[in-house]
Amino acid sequence: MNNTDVRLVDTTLRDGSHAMAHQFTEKQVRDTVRALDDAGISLIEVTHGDGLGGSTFNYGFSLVDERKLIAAAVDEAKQAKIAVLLLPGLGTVTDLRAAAGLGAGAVRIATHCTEADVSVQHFGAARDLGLETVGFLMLSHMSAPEGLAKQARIMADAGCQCVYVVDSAGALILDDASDRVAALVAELGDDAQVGYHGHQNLSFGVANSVLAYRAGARQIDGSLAALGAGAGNSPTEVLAATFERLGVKTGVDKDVLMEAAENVVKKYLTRLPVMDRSSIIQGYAGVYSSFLLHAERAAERYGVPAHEILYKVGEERYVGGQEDMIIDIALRLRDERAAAQ
Ligand SMILES: CC[C@H](O)CC(=O)C(=O)O
Ligand SMILES: [Mn+2]
Repeated sequence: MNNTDVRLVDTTLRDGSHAMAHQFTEKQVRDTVRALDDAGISLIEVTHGDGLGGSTFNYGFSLVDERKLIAAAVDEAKQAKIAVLLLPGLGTVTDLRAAAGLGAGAVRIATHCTEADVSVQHFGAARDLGLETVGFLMLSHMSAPEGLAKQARIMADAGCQCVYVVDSAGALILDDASDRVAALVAELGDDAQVGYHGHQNLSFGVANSVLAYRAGARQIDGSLAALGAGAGNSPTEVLAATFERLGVKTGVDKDVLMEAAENVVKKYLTRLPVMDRSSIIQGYAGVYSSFLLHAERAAERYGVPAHEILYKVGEERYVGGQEDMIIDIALRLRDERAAAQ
């Protein structure tokens, strides 16, 4: 990091893929990368919302092959590195090699917050490929700080250079976020950095990011116009403006980011992420943000409210990969309603 206090990482073109139902075009990717690159963002994530290999029946098919989008992003970026997301078990080392071959310079390897051990092989492969490595401990609210720190240690020992507290459900409120970040910082010391990835379901994305920075996080995620799963991510342009007001150096140009949010992303997004009844319940009940569209589709199909489906998903403590089981809950709710009539 050159003369900056914290690195802002942009995930519009990966987490935003959930909100776009994975329908990004090559032009949208090129325009967004160009704007982020001009603003000085140094790491831009581009992949299917569920990572390499995510374009499937269970997660939703991409409009354009992610490899084409990654290549286009690499082609547009003058200074920024392009990162890809990989969920072990969905994306493979073969996918990772292909992404590196297309010019991706970093990989973010994501596991459930108690399952870091499944990432060990992938971190090894990533380091062999010369990639910058980042670990994502998803649904971090499901683990207490000490347990999360032990999982972060597994990733760091496997070759991960920055482990993220990932608030996939937008469920962490203030100290919940900073206590987890502090636990990882204490555990990792100089062995790896700590990062923070927020969602806005309960509206704490930016506030949690500031507290995460104060607790020692040195990489913070955002998305332009908040484009991301659930109620969206912490908006990159708001993070930039907030850190500037706090005197925290990010090395990015907030005005270029605001222009990009208004005149690039808001021009093409198909749904503006909002805190509505469904996404608020996701934060309240601790539900993976990317389940929102799956629940809305099941709600439409089986005639039950999406927020009720999501509330049950939270009670059942579903984790990533259980998208198809949302239909089971919708069917159960439909049958219960029919029986009650
Ligand atoms: C499916 C991967 C997931 O969207 C990663 C992420 O951004 C999160 O857990 O919040
Ligand atoms: Mn996310």
